[in-house]
Amino acid sequence: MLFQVEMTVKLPTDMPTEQADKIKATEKSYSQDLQRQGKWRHLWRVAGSYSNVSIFDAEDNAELQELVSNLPLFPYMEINVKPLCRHPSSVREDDS
Ligand SMILES: O=C(O)C[C@H]1C=CC(=O)O1
Repeated sequence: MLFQVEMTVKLPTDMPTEQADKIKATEKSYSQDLQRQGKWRHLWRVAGSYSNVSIFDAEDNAELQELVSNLPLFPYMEINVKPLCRHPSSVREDDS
């Protein structure tokens, strides 16, 4: 199942830079691992913001919840999820 996931990062302004950098590095590694596994299909920066729009490919809602709640930045993000299904006019055969 495909999901559009929009994440907005809101790190506390008083978080020490070293701590923030460490969380971001762990997040990068975790996200790249999921991208290589094909679970995190697309990752786009929303221009002008500390937000991304992503497409996840998860078995079901429970797996999506597990993937997203394990993000190191999860405690510091607002997350919106929209379930997706194939558009009848799509010409892409691999959009399932
Ligand atoms: O930067 C972000 O949008 C938050 C998050 C998503 C991937 C990653 O490395 O960090």
